Amino acid sequence: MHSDSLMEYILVNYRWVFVVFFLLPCTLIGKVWATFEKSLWSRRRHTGLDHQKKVENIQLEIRHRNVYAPNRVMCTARPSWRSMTLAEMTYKKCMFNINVHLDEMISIDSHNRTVRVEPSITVGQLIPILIQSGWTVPVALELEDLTIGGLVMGIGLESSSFKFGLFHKTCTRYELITADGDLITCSEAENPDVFESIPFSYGTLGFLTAIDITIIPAKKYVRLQYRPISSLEKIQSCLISETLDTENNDFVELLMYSKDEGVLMTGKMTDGDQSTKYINEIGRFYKPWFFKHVESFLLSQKNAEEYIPLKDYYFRHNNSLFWEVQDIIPFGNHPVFRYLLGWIMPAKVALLKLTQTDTIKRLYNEHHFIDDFILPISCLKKSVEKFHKHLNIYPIWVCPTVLNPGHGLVHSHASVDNMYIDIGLYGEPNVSNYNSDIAKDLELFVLKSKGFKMMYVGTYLNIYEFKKMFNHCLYQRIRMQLNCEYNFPEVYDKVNKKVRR
Ligand SMILES: Cc1cc2nc3c(=O)[nH]c(=O)nc-3n(C[C@H](O)[C@H](O)[C@H](O)COP(=O)(O)OP(=O)(O)OC[C@H]3O[C@@H](n4cnc5c(N)ncnc54)[C@H](O)[C@@H]3O)c2cc1C
Ligand SMILES: NC(=O)C1=CN([C@@H]2O[C@H](COP(=O)(O)OP(=O)(O)OC[C@H]3O[C@@H](n4cnc5c(N)ncnc54)[C@H](OP(=O)(O)O)[C@@H]3O)[C@@H](O)[C@H]2O)C=CC1
Ligand SMILES: CC(C)=CCC[C@@H](C)[C@H]1CC[C@H]2C3=C(CC[C@]12C)[C@@]1(C)CC[C@H](O)C[C@@H]1CC3
Repeated sequence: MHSDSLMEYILVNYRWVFVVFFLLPCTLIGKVWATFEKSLWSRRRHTGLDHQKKVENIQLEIRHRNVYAPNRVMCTARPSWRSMTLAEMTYKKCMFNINVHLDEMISIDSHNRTVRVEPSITVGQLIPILIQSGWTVPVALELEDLTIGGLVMGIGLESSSFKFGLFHKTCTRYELITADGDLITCSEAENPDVFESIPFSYGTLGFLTAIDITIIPAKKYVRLQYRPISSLEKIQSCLISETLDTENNDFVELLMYSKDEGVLMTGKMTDGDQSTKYINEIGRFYKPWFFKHVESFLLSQKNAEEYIPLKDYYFRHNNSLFWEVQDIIPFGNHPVFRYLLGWIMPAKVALLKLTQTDTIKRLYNEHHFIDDFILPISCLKKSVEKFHKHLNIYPIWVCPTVLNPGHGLVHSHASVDNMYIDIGLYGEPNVSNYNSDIAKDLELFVLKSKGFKMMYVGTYLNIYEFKKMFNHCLYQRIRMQLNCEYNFPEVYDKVNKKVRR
């Protein structure tokens, strides 16, 4: 066998060898470096002065581009392999890349209950700092490497979204550098139309440099109740009633393990009391993967309740990257592996992405499905049936989220707030005829059901279908107002499958 193809054969069939013996040690070195860097620079934090300097540098870079390369539209210089998606953003190669890597927390304002952060700070950096100070964010994402800027410019949701909505609904102010290099701020009171247009604009209105996020008091635990249910009708009705009970629930999440079986989880933030019974620190390295733990309640058909430390609950899907790691390290949930190497898991997503070969990428494209669809909650049953027929992937992640009416790109189709569900499908389709036509067909099904698609993986929709799914009226007006036309691409130019592969 040719040495190149031998290498590829090894990388594809024994990828775990490379991941366990090379990527995990690299991840560890990265973590040690990050801790060292944090302590080295800690004295410079929270001054606000550095931030101003960094913003001025970005303004200089944009003005330089405006003089020397006005014909090339702009995007961030964040390399494609760092971004939390399987896709490669090929559009970056022909656009003018502006370095906006600002990744610090600027300040916490306990009086007004907001935290001001720079856009490249990750959820994994921010949440532990907040919890240490007694605070948290209302919508705390489950994958540590997601950035705040990416979540605003794309969209983010979590099991508390049925109460608080998409991540950007908890943001109160954005600081943005426009195409002309001017610094503007916007909020509900100041430039409200720009404020409404920014979420989901994928960096096509300007560069974010700071975001204010609402904070709420953190509690020690989440009291999590697990309820296995074995009928799709019943699952749908229970899910709807739990999302209406905002008094008793802070978190609602559903994992489906087959077409008719799922475990509904409802949680409440609490400090616990004397009666606090079973504390399960699921974030400890030797603990089983969360989706396996949840499945055990389905297998035993027993309702259960546990107290989970807040941070462990937030990052419950991080260790197994939902259920994606099982495909890369099939024995990753075995107790021997967990006790020996669980403490450095998971391998950094960016490293997995950076080191995947073309063959791995092609095989993922041809044999793997990763996507999220946001549909009205009443469509749960028909959607699960549709996805079962065309993909047959389990588990399925179901996360309710409220969408508000409005004029931004993503909003509810009703004139009052409306409950939707995010359906996340990650894995290898178990049908004989899987191909990209099926993916396109599913997107059209979502469009017809008055739903939305998350765009981090890209879309097969054409521009007309895309504009039907996302209301572009206000967005186009703001693009004119901020002089974006020849300076930034449109959202579709960044998310269609030709440039996001
Ligand atoms: C994602 C995942 C991570 C792994 N990493 C990859 C990977 O990145 N790329 C890869 O090709 N194989 C990967 N493998 C190895 C792959 O699972 C095995 O080669 C496969 O299970 C063997 O199945 P098969 O011989 O029945 O081939 P078939 O099921 O007939 O599959 C046909 C082709 O698809 C590939 N394939 C099967 N499962 C996956 C998958 N989950 N993701 C991507 N391709 C798949 C197979 O290697 C094979 O070449 C990984 C295992 C999983 C399951
Ligand atoms: N639970 C959840 O909700 C999950 C969400 N996701 C998705 O992942 C993505 C976030 O991933 P992440 O890796 O953090 O972000 P990405 O690097 O993927 O960035 C997402 C978009 O935001 C733009 N962007 C980022 N920072 C700025 C900035 N400072 N100014 C202007 N534009 C900016 C990028 O622009 P450019 O193209 O110019 O680089 C890009 O188009 C979101 O799209 C989200 O939907 C993924 C997993 C889970
Ligand atoms: C909760 C929501 C809305 C989405 C979750 C999406 C995640 C399951 C994916 C986001 C980035 C993905 C990547 C991979 C697996 C699935 C995600 C974590 C890989 C690690 C798969 C293996 C490849 O070689 C690299 C991928 C990088 C991105």
